[in-house]
Amino acid sequence: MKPDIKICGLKTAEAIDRAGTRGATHIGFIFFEKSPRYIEPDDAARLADRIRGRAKIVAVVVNPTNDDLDEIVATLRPDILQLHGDESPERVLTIKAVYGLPVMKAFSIRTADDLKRVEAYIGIADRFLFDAKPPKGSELPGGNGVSFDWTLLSWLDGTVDYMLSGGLNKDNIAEALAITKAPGLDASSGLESAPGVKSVALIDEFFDAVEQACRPEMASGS
Ligand SMILES: O=C(O)c1ccccc1N[C@@H]1O[C@H](COP(=O)(O)O)[C@@H](O)[C@H]1O
Repeated sequence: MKPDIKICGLKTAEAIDRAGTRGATHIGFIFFEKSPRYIEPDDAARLADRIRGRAKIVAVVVNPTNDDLDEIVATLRPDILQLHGDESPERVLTIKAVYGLPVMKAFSIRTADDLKRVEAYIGIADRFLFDAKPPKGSELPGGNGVSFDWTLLSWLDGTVDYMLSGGLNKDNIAEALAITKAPGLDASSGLESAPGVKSVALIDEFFDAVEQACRPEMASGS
């Protein structure tokens, strides 16, 4: 099946427009201040309006307070909240109830045990996102450009809906898809010419590589 494709950490009209033209199903904005991809909510809202209705707008937040979410939700009007911190199942339920938005809960994966934490969120989070554990010393919970052992995902029950993320780029996406058959892909720093700077050439090459890897499915439109 053709995977959903989320392009994350966008900060320019040029990059948003190219991701949209190439068929991104999701566009992510980063609201984590230490990130080179951080964007102010009103700037994100202006960019989101270029693609709203054609791709889902995702707000990426890390252990957000209600005040953080109040501002982001009111200003950006996202379709989905990506919780990329240590939010508990109870906190996910509260956020869903207060904001009435679907939640994609991110998990950092290094070992099979890391995947076991997902169980507590089944029926609570609307979708999962599996990213690599940050390298030692990194200040970023995501966007580190590192991958995990994709074969670990074979432990998942086939009903778990998720996006694969962590260091995805034009050179490894075919192998990632062959191993995981992931229903969704999320790429960020692998499409950058410098931290926080998306490259339209790398965006193009990423979509080319996904299309090549999915050719039989895409040709039949399934
Ligand atoms: O991109 C960031 O800077 C970031 C900061 C805080 C939380 C999440 C962040 N990004 C997410 O990380 C993954 C993987 O990114 P990469 O492809 O390895 O660069 C992706 O889900 C982003 O949404």
